[in-house]
Amino acid sequence: MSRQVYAKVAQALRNRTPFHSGICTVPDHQLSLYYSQGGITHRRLDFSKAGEDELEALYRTCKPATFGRNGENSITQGLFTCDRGVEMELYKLNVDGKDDFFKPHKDTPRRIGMVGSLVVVLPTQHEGGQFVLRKDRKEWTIDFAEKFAAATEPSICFVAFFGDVEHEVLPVTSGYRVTLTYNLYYETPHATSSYFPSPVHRDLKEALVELHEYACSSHKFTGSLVHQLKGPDQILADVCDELNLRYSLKLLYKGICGDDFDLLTVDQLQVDDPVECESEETLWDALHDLTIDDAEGIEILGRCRVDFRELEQSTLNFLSAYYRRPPTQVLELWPMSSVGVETPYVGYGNEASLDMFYGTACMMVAIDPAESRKILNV
Ligand SMILES: O=C(O)CCC(=O)C(=O)O
Ligand SMILES: [Fe+2]
Repeated sequence: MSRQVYAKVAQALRNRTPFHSGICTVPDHQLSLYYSQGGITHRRLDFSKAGEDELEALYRTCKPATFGRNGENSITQGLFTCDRGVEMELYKLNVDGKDDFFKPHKDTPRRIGMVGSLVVVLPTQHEGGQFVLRKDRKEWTIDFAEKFAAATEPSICFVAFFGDVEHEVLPVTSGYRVTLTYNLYYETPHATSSYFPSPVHRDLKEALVELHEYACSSHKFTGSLVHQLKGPDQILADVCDELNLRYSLKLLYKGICGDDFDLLTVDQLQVDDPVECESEETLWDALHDLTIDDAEGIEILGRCRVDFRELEQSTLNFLSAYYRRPPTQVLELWPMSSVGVETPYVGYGNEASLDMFYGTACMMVAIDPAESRKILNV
C-alpha cells in the first residue's frame, strides 16, 4: 500500500463519526402536519409558512401538563420514505418552546433490532436548541437553526445516529423547535451501511479503490462477533464487500511471551492446565491443537521483528510452524471499537504470579499480491 493510500484510508477511518446529519430540500406540499386536539378538531399545519400563533397552538396541544389541557397529538403523515434494509418507525413529535431542552440521554431500544434514531427537524423559526452528540469522549454540536437561516429553499434538517450515542438538546432561546423522531431498525440481521452511505463510507471506499485491483473470493467470517459489527466497523465491512476485499475478524495477541510474538487467531487461546510454567510452554500448550489457519504468527509493520536466530531450538521448532514464508505482514490502521479476551495462567518467575494472554478483536482486510488480484469495475 503506498504511503498516500495508507494516509487516505487512515484519514477516512479517523474522520468517522457515529452519526450522519444534513439538510435537504423538500417540496412545500410535503411539509404538512395533521394533528388532532382532544380527538375532535383536526388541524393542518403547513411548515413552509407556519406563523408563530400556529406553532404556539401546536405547542399547547403537545404540552398538556403545562397548559392544563388534555391534548393529544396524532401524526397522520410521515415525511420520510425509507431505504431498503432500514425500517423507520415514527416514534414521536417534540415541540420545544423557549427554555425547553432535552437532557443528555441515550435512546432506549423499543424492540430488538433497533440500531439507532433519526431526528427530523422541521423548518420553524427558532434560536438555540442545538443538538449535541457524544461518543468516546468526543462531542459534536449541530446548530440546525443556523442551517435553516442559511437555507434558500424549503428544507428539513436531520440527524441519524447509532443507539450508543449520547445526545441532548440545548435550551431553545426563542421561537419553537419542532422535531419528529424515528426509531431505526435493520430489516435483516446483517443489513449494511451501503443502504445509507455516510461520508465515511464514501471516503473509505474511495481510498480503498485506489488499490484498484482486488482478489475476488468469499470472505470468511470468524466468530459470532461479525454479525454484531457496529458503526464504523460495519462500514469498513460493507466497503470491503463492495470492493471484493477479503476481510475477517480475528483476535490479535500482541507481544505475547516476553513481547516477542504477535499472533492472529480465530478463537480465544485455551490453556487446559493453567499451572505454573514458562509462558512459552503455556503458549505451546495453547497452540498445539491448532493449525496455521487457526493461529498465525505475523509481522506487524513498524514493530520489532522476531529474530528467529535468537530463539532456542525448541521454541523455534514449535513456533516456526505458525509462520508463513514470507511471514504475513500486517499494517495497523486504526483501533477497532473492540472487545478483548483474557486467558489467565500461572506464570513462572521468582514467585508464581497470575499472567494472561490478552487478545483484542480486530478486523483484517487482505491485500493480496498483485498477480492474484482481479480487475474490479467500480
Ligand atoms: O427533539 C430532538 O431533537 C431529539 C429528542 C430526543 O433525543 C428524543 O426524543 O429522544
Ligand atoms: Fe433521544
